[in-house]
Amino acid sequence: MERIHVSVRARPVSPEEAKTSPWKISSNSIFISNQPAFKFDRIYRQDCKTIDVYEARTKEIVSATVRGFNGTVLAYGQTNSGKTHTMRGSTIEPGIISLAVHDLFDIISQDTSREYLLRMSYLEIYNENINDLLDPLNRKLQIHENLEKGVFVAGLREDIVDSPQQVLELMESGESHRHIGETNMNHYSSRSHTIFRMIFVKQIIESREKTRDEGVGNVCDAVSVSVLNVVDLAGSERAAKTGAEGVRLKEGTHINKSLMTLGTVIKKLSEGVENQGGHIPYRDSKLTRILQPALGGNANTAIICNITLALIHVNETKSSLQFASRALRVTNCAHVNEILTDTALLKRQSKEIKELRSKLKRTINEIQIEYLKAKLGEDGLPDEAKSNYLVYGVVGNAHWNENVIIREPEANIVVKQLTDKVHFFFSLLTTGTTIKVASLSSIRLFYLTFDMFRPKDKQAGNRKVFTGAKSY
Ligand SMILES: Nc1ncnc2c1ncn2[C@@H]1O[C@H](COP(=O)(O)OP(=O)(O)OP(=O)(O)O)[C@@H](O)[C@H]1O
Repeated sequence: MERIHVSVRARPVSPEEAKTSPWKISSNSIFISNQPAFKFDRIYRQDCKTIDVYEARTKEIVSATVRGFNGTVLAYGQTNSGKTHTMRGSTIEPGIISLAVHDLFDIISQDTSREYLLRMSYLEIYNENINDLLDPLNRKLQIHENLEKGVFVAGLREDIVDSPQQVLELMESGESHRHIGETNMNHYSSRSHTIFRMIFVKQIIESREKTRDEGVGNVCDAVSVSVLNVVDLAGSERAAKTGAEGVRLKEGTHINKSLMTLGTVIKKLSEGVENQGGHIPYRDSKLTRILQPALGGNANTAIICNITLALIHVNETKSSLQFASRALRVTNCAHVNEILTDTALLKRQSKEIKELRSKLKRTINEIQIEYLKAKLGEDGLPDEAKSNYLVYGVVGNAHWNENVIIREPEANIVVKQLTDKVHFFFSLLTTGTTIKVASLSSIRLFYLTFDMFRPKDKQAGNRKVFTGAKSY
């Protein structure tokens, strides 16, 4: 049995707000003078970095996921308190997702005794509807439950991924489908809860001989499936403060309802209701239903409670801290997830892995060209893109017709001239590559063409065009 790890992160406030703030922080306690203190596993002041928050507990959860344990990290807090900043990060500071994804791939690249197959999904819960952020046509998905899979979202797209760059690019493209709206409190406020998920299928191949003897086949004798969830909740809010009316008010009502259910579930779990045979209302919201295994179930869970120390938000901060304190009393029971030993199941999993692997072997370019086709339609593609290679990337503020020479694959010269997002796929290229940036302005998409002039094989027919697209 293990407690949910709960930390609190205070976002930066203006010098004025800092002066009038009623809150005091001392080690892992936070309090207002003459009132009881709230104590947590960790409290991060406004000058802390996301990597500090990540390393305190999430890093461990991530590596445990590779070992077969489920993990969930959740950002909770009022609107504008820094949840998205913590989870997704910014151009200057990587968020938890990026740090976790890089760590995951590092860990598995060092483990030669097992084979891993990774998939990712990305969904939002908006007005109690589940939408697939990797496939914007996939909307209003339903939650199902069965013995093999537990609770799952039927029809949710899961893409096979084999590099951090690919994951982050997919996430970035998913972000463009997310519901964002302006409120009085945050110009760029998340109006939905998002769940970013990595799914690991791990083949344990150490004992091949044994499995052969037992007639299971020479593939593996065990498979474990584990899941890492990173959850960015929509902000808790008060209609009067956010100036919500119309659509925003409706969103706010749904957001608050699911957060209230989350609060009730946490409260009941913290009071030990489940152990006394009582009812935990997981089914009262999609959010709690999907997160059920992470809340009092089979998962390592961390909650990062984002707050502001400004006087004007004292009540919201208090209520966030109350939620977080209750979460401290919830225990989970994480165990290695479903090692399958049944022959039929093993064969099925092995077959699935083989199929997925062969799909993965189709070149990245092929997979990505499909992405562009889906986005533009066959006729909308420039000639080069139809027959050649594609990298879907974000061109950002690159200039039309700009030529850039990559002197070294990951050299800063590229990053400086384009955006750091472009950097992700430039690392695929080799020294001496020339890049031309062009714009399909009529459809508000950008693409990149890359002429490959590698010194050692500079010859006719070696010209390859990589294109990327992103709608703005
Ligand atoms: N620790 C931090 N350091 C620097 N800037 C921050 C920090 N936390 C938040 N911010 C900034 O504050 C603003 C609001 O943060 P963010 O969008 O992450 O809040 P949120 O809690 O996700 O809000 P909402 O629930 O409305 O989506 C952003 O401009 C963000 O860059």
